[in-house]
Amino acid sequence: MTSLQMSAKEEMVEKFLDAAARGDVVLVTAHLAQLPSVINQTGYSGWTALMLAARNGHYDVVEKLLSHRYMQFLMITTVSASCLMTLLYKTALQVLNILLKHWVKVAKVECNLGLNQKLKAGETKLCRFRYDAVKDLFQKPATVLIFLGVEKRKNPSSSSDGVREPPAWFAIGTDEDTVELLKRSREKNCCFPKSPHRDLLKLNEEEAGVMAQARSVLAWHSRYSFCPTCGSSTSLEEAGYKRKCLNSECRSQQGVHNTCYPRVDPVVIMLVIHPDGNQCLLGRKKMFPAGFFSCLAGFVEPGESLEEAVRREVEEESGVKVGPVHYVSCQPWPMPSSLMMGCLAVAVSTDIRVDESEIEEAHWFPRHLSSLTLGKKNFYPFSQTTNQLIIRHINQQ
Ligand SMILES: NC(=O)C1=CN([C@@H]2O[C@H](COP(=O)(O)OP(=O)(O)OC[C@H]3O[C@@H](n4cnc5c(N)ncnc54)[C@H](O)[C@@H]3O)[C@@H](O)[C@H]2O)C=CC1
Ligand SMILES: [Mg+2]
Ligand SMILES: [Mg+2]
Ligand SMILES: [Mg+2]
Ligand SMILES: [Zn+2]
Repeated sequence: MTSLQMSAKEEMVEKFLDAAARGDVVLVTAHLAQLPSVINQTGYSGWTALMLAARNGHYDVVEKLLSHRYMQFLMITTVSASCLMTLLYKTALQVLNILLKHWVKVAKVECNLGLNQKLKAGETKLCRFRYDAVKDLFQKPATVLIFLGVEKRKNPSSSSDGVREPPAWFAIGTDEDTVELLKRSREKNCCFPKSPHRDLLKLNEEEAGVMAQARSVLAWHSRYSFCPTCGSSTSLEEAGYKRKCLNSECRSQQGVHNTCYPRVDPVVIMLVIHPDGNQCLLGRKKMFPAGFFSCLAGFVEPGESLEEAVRREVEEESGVKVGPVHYVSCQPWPMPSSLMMGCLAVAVSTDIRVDESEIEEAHWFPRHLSSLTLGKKNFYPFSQTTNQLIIRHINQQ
């Protein structure tokens, strides 16, 4: 379309959007002064100035737009989840951080404190908090706010709450009194999980994912208050996914900044199969409930492959030597930050000699032993990965 075919207003909108996309903050400011409502316009591309500036990484323009009073109105009424999506796809976390800072001031968002709610026997759900109920916490220096993501809705227009855009999820780390906090939720019967290991398993897959992400990142913040390299103070960045050292001389600022990001600890969890193919090796730690056995597991050590870690851990804990190792599936295990990688391994020796500091007992269990059958009383549902390994073994006749 040429400028002759556009109205004067349309032309101004396109010029404004073009300035935002190029990062021309002076021109953006001039247009806003002349016609403030231009900030909400999408133009022919269907993109707003905020989306264009964010996609192209023009942080000064993003700041300018977000601090404008008309933009705040836009964010309350139409809620910019689609803008957040765009940012996530482009992984422009710095923009997301700016957006988050402004957005939490004005938008109607749901916040999650990692609590659960007992609905009826056996059913556990995360307990939701509305923005208004927790916004005072954002002013407190001890509060950590992290962005978890935007909820996926298969059919956004069918939502019953009248909000077309899907809600964004946040987690808050706070040292407020927990009993008092729970009263702020509109949901009834909220409580903190007594046993995160077990309660996590009662959540559905999506909610367990939300909880795992929140738990791991918040646990990291609570354990890494200062720079691990030089001990200086740090600032929270990238929507809660980075702690940057405030000492400009710090070595953590050079090379790979991996001490600044939340840690993930690789763990191998393995079902060791007897050379006869019909038995598997299970062990129990002292802390397990009486009578319960599970797969052996251990942290991967620096410089090791998964296969090497499996062979070392099995030999350390049970004395059994392992040959072939096959990866099967994995699962985040937010206690606080493991990634458990499940493997099937074939033993090349059978004598068991447990390391009592790690394992109380270990035995070869025949394939058909009823206590291993899923859903039966004696099977302790440690993890989905454990279940999958055992199912795989049971089915491999
Ligand atoms: N059946 C299941 O689903 C099981 C799951 N697990 C999980 O797997 C993970 C590892 O299993 P473990 O037998 O405890 O490991 P492990 O056999 O390597 O022994 C744990 C010890 O390793 C040391 N260690 C080395 N690297 C570590 C790191 N990055 N973080 C913490 N400690 C480290 C510590 O001294 C710790 O006490 C745990 O998170 C545990 O909860 C453990 C056993 C069974
Ligand atoms: Mg172990
Ligand atoms: Mg071990
Ligand atoms: Mg170990
Ligand atoms: Zn430092």
